[in-house]
Amino acid sequence: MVEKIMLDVSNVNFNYKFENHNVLDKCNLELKKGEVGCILGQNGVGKSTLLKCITGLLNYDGNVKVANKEISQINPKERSKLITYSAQEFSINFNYSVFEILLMGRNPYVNFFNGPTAEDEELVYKTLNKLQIEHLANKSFLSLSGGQKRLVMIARALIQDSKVMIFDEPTSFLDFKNQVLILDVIKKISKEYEKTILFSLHDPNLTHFSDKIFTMKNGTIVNSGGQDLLNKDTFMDIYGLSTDILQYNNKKIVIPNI
Ligand SMILES: Nc1ncnc2c1ncn2[C@@H]1O[C@H](COP(=O)(O)OP(=O)(O)OP(=O)(O)O)[C@@H](O)[C@H]1O
Repeated sequence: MVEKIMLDVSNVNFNYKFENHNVLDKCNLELKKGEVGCILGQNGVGKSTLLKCITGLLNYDGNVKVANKEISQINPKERSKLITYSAQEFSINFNYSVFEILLMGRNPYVNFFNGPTAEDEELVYKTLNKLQIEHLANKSFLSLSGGQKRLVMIARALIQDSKVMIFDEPTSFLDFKNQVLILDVIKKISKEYEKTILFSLHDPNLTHFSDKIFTMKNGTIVNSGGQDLLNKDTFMDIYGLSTDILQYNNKKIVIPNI
């Protein structure tokens, strides 16, 4: 059986207005249905910019296809069924409860005249349970800590239930246990529901929650692969950092050598 490419990014270039250099320079990557990918790269290399282009939030040059459809050509409602984006920052200023914010994740599916269904509400409760944040349901979103807000926004992306899910640094603000919990949920969801998921990451020791690693340098993807990419050359190349690589139970552990 030929495995289906769900996310196909080819030759994507982008620069911000008034910047005189390309922030993104011929970026290419692809992920199959049910595959999880992560992007590693220095601060400022262009990870967030690439994720925003992939989601259609920035006007890129090149091609981004989700399920064979060019993302810039699809209307916003249809696009949100195909792709979800969970940003690094949250711009919610109204005093909604966590439950209300999560239910809004069902907006792309809601019939204007009938509103959310009992199944939509059920999905919200199930997701709260999966992420172990049921106790936050009735709290005001604005009263939450940075890490709790992160968990809620990830829950919302899962509730939106699109084919491709994009998370910009899903582990930022989270404590050690919640970093692992989130990545474990992301991986299980991708396998259980055949979702394609791409996220940016700073800790190479959390890359084993992904099937594919992409490394980024000078605004472009320079390499892709599995755990084999976790080697001394990779970290010297993308960070200029000397490392030691240990093997533990089939997993590679990266240790900075300073
Ligand atoms: N709105 C903007 N206007 C102009 N330049 C920007 C804007 N946003 C980002 N940049 C620049 O684009 C480059 C890439 O930024 P980006 O946020 O994509 O990097 P990143 O790899 O996600 O970084 P980090 O790991 O620190 O989050 C940086 O040089 C940054 O200063």
